[in-house]
Amino acid sequence: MGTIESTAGSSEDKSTVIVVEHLYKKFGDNVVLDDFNLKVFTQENVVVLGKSGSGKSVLVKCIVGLMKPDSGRVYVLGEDIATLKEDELDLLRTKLGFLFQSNALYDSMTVRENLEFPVRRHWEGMEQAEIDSKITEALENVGLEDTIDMLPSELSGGMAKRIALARAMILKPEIIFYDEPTAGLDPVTAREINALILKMKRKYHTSSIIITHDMECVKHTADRVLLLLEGKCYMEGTYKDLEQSTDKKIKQFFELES
Ligand SMILES: Nc1ncnc2c1ncn2[C@@H]1O[C@H](COP(=O)(O)OP(=O)(O)OP(=O)(O)O)[C@@H](O)[C@H]1O
Repeated sequence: MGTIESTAGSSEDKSTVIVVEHLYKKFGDNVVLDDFNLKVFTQENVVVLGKSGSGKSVLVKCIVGLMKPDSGRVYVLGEDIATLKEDELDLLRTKLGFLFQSNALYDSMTVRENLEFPVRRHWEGMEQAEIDSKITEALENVGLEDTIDMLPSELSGGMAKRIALARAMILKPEIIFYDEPTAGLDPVTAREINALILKMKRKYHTSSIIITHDMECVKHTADRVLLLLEGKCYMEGTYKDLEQSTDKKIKQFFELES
């Protein structure tokens, strides 16, 4: 199992949870990642901003070991992903949480069962009382204790997103991947989700990669933003840096909003 020392470099005293170095990935002639580099520091929310088809999903798949890059290195929590065996990858993934754009809730299961599922799989033999207390905490976090016996089909889009977030957080992951967390939500609900993303970070000290092109989401959740364009990191900075940029390609993201 290959490891790197989890530090950000000599000038900074912050540890990294994800390091992506010189990542290349192409499909036929379609070069999707072209020497892409990224670092995520502990307790940091990094937004990867990019247009549809720019390679955001490919990047996340390479980071979590679901896709093999053509070259380059990916370190997650100090582990070199390429050197991990399947069972080691599975173990590492238990420290990662995912909020999918589709929510990926099990339709035939109640909210309670959806939340119980990862807990039982991860902690075989856990006492029911302890499982119940984890479920209660997860639901309290997103303010939806009353939905415990409901089916996903009975939830609104915003409620389903909250339950999916509760499930993503129930194992207290060290890193959480948010895929378009506000897509398809009305502005008020989207704002509530953004607030929950911040709350989770503050409460559980989680680090995050947030994939989005919603500039309101960027504004409220990002400690740092990376703009993925033509396979490369076109710009890196804060939301303010982006907002103040006069670069045409960056301004486009703000124009999409209006
Ligand atoms: N398994 C695959 N085989 C071939 N091409 C792929 C594969 N996966 C992704 N691609 C291509 O890689 C490019 C980037 O896709 P990706 O899904 O990462 O984009 P994205 O930025 O996540 O887009 P969106 O915001 O629409 O989800 C696209 O051109 C896509 O067609």
